Amino acid sequence: MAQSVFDFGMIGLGVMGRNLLLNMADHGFSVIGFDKDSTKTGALESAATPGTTVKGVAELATMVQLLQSPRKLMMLVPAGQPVDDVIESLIPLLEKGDVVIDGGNSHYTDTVRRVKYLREKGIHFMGMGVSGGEKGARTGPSIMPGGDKAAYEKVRPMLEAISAKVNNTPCVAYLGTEGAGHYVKMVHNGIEYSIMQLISEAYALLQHAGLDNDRLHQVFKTWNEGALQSFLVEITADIFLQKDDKTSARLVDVISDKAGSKGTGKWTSQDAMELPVAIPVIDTAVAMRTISAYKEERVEAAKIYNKPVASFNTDTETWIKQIHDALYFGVIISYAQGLAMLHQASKELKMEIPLPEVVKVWRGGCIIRSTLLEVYMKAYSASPDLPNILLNKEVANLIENALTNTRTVVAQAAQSGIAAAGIMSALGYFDAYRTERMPTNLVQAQRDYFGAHTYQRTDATGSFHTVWGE
Ligand SMILES: NC(=O)C1=CN([C@@H]2O[C@H](COP(=O)(O)OP(=O)(O)OC[C@H]3O[C@@H](n4cnc5c(N)ncnc54)[C@H](OP(=O)(O)O)[C@@H]3O)[C@@H](O)[C@H]2O)C=CC1
Ligand SMILES: O=C(CO)[C@H](O)[C@H](O)COP(=O)(O)O
Repeated sequence: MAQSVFDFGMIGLGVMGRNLLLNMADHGFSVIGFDKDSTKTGALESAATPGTTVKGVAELATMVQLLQSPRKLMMLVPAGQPVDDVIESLIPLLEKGDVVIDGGNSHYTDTVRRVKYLREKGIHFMGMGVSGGEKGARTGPSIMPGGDKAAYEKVRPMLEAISAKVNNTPCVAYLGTEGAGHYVKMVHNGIEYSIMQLISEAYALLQHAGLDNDRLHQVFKTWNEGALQSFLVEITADIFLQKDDKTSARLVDVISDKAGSKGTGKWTSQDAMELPVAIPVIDTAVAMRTISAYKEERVEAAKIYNKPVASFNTDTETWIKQIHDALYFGVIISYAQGLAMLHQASKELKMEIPLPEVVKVWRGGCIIRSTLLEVYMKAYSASPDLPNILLNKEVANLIENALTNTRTVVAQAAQSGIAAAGIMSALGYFDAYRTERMPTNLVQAQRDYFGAHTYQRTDATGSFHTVWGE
């Protein structure tokens, strides 16, 4: 048998697997990767930094044989059946005590099932979210592991070495039991959908005021130097400058408006409904991607409803500032909804998700990293069990400062007929959340009227039913 020399093994040498493995090698780990496609194993070796130990193989058994015991390996393959297929191929090759990590975007319920299945065989299984895309995987991603704590301790030094750092603190931490790592990554992606939707609405509102791509670049670049500093605002500024290879246009102008998705946003909405917890901005972001796919119907509807709309009176600089504040408001609410979901899920699903650690891990390396998360980190460090970040005083001040301009933008968008469902939803959620007595007493009355569903009273305990209308 060949000598077992490698520290870590990777299954799936696509975008994420290849780059994460090269990152490990850059940090001094000897690594080996498996992919059925030999062009990918070759690409892995040729992309390695000189002096690092990187090997690609086209046989899974060869890779497993060459790993030091207890073996540590990760798969970065598409979620769903491919993960189960890889697990089945690995089982006969592994020994008790080996550690297997699923670093893809698996649904947490699958991870819970797999943790149990492999535990019965003495194999440690960990579901782990990774965020940062291609570049992040190569240079320092945000890493969200959960599940088997003993397994985490075995791979912790390596994960800390390869992760992004903020003020020398690694953007990785143990985020809870069973499927918690993948649950946190799912909610991360829900927030990602939400912020991307809000940015696209800001883009539409700015375009309506006549800003061209160069001006849009400048606006987003300036925003990225202030309170809105974040990865998504930064890349948005870049996007407006990108030229198309085929035409003289800017690339953004020739990209189809049908948005794709792989499912994590939808899962976030579905799971929020199950808990239940209200995350309407994330729900709206998912819905807007869905509407975007109905292109032909939208074209028909545009013909029917394409009436002139009210024009703006506001001067452009004021409008830009108002949109800045509306976007900032929406971003605050997006994180608030995602984190409220994690708070509730942690209790309901008994996953013990530490919110201060989640925010710490999201501050660097991931797609939703932003300066705002520093404020959230302070808030959760002071009150780790905060049910909703909107109850924090510092966040309340940020909301208060952005609120008037948000209301103006929502009113102006509504009057002008510009679709801004995400910003509107953020404001609607906020106004409901801060309402001491909602009009839902009437909903209760209606439910009892037509279905004898009973209601509770404000002046007595217990359930009541009325024979209405008699
Ligand atoms: N791309 C991104 O920005 C991010 C992706 N993710 C997640 O990471 C995972 C991987 O994504 P990504 O790297 O982008 O995907 P890619 O499509 O680039 O790579 C997937 C790899 O998995 C391999 N593969 C597919 N099916 C099997 C199988 N049954 N057995 C063994 N290998 C298999 C493919 O091999 P081959 O093609 O040779 O058959 C390919 O090398 C996904 O879950 C994704 O959602 C997470 C964060 C960010
Ligand atoms: O996990 C990710 C980033 O964090 C992936 O890029 C994910 O695929 C994005 O989701 P979608 O394709 O649905 O937009």
